[in-house]
Amino acid sequence: MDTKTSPLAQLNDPSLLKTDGLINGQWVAGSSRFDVHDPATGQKLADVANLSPQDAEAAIAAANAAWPAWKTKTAKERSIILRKWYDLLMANQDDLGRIMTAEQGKPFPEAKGEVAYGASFVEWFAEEAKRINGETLPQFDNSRRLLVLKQPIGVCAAITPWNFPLAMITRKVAPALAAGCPVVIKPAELTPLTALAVAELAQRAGIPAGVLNILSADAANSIAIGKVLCASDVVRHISFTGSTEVGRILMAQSAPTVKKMSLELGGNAPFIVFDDADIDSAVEGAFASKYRNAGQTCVCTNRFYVQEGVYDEFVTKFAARVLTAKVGNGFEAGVNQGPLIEEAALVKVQRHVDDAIAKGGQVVAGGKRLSSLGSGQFFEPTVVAGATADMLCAREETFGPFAPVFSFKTEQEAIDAANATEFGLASYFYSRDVGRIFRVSEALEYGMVGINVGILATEHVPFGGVKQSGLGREGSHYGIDDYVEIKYLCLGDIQK
Ligand SMILES: NC(=O)c1ccc[n+]([C@@H]2O[C@H](COP(=O)([O-])OP(=O)(O)OC[C@H]3O[C@@H](n4cnc5c(N)ncnc54)[C@H](O)[C@@H]3O)[C@@H](O)[C@H]2O)c1
Ligand SMILES: O=C[C@H](O)CS(=O)(=O)O
Repeated sequence: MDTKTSPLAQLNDPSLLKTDGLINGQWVAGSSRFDVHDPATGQKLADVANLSPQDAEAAIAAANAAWPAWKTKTAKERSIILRKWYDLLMANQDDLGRIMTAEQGKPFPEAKGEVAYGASFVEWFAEEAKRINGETLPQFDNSRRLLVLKQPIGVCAAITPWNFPLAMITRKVAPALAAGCPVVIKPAELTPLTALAVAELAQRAGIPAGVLNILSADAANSIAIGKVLCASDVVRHISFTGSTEVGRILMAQSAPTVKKMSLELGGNAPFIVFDDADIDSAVEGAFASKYRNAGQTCVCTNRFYVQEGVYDEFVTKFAARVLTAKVGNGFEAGVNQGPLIEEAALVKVQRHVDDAIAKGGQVVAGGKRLSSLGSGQFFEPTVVAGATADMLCAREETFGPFAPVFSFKTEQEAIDAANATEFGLASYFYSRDVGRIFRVSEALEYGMVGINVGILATEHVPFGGVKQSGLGREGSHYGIDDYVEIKYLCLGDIQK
């Protein structure tokens, strides 16, 4: 790390910069290292332990050994430790945000916002830990009593993406720990530093050795570690957030051991503007939904559908709003559009934009890569009007700052277009008509529907998708369900 210019040279607590993996409470250097870079500048930030399948086996064994003591703590004892972890995450919000902006690129205020969002899952499940209730059932025979217990499922594995390097970890780890399960985490190779800092704070909070383990690894070792986690009969649950393609691989690899799986996968969100919508509100919601994290979130709108009567007004106002965006290094004041995470992301966005133009789309804002800015990994926030269903952006997740705007005539046409995808994560629409709001909400084939809003996630709502966007729900009181097993007790001879 170039200590003179690296953003990580300005940490309030430099000891949060961890570069080794964590197994059984020990920082592990691994047999090789891999580099982590700043996507805004291309500068090397650190080299990190490249842990191996053998390290994964060791982490699974450590988690399994730590499980009995962790699950026999009382719910209150686990809750207190989780609350302490939450307090430490928030006390170190600036440093965690700085590490995140350095390795992921999102603007510093947005990164600090993610720290608070991710910490809120720890706060929420510190409380939920005390509400994992069983029940008694009416007996069918008076000599019997019937009970239901909820018990921790066992060793859990978490594999997480780069776009929310903190929140996607805590959204899995917090319910697991609350339920009494130990975890083995494999963070994204592009953003391991945030994950390791979060683990350091977990140790400081009193999470015992072996209960939380972090396997930092490069792309090749991530695949090999994934195979170990999937094949292990000790690992009873895998929670994965990432692409649908990888989700399918993990499901197939886990089939021989019949694991419970929580999958938060790809999206292709529609954003529908009806002619009875508040257009100014729709424009603000559209900007928030499309350009958060430079378009690199699973719930970012991928397709805008605008009813004919308000199409020109929406496109004009939306383009004007997009042109106010400021692109640059996430540490620069006023920047709200950071870099894309890697070269492949730029190539995909350019391919979608070029394809849309080639098929008749008209660029009304942005449209090109900013190759001379910093690392060259920046793309102008872009809006294309005249989008059509034959374009790549209609069926592929762009995962970048490109907004294609389609038009439609009737309500049913909009619903059919919105549902014409194998994905079903988030969806959005703007309308002031109460009948339409219920008709469209009930007809959209998505796990989540934003109505007159562009951002809908928070810790106490069930986050997740249908169809090929995933299985299960994260956050909310539903979020604990994947980390417990339900056991039925039938107690006889009560009359003796
Ligand atoms: N539904 C959600 O909540 C959600 C949230 C964030 C991202 N995503 C999706 O994730 C994708 C972008 O994130 P990404 O590029 O990190 O996804 P990705 O699937 O490429 O990688 C996600 C994680 O899986 C690991 N991985 C990749 N291949 C693997 C394999 N064969 N075995 C084991 N691990 C493997 C990676 O190292 C990383 O840690 C987008 O499709 C986005 O929609 C979904
Ligand atoms: O993209 C990943 C996140 O799940 C998006 S959100 O912050 O939870 O809405």
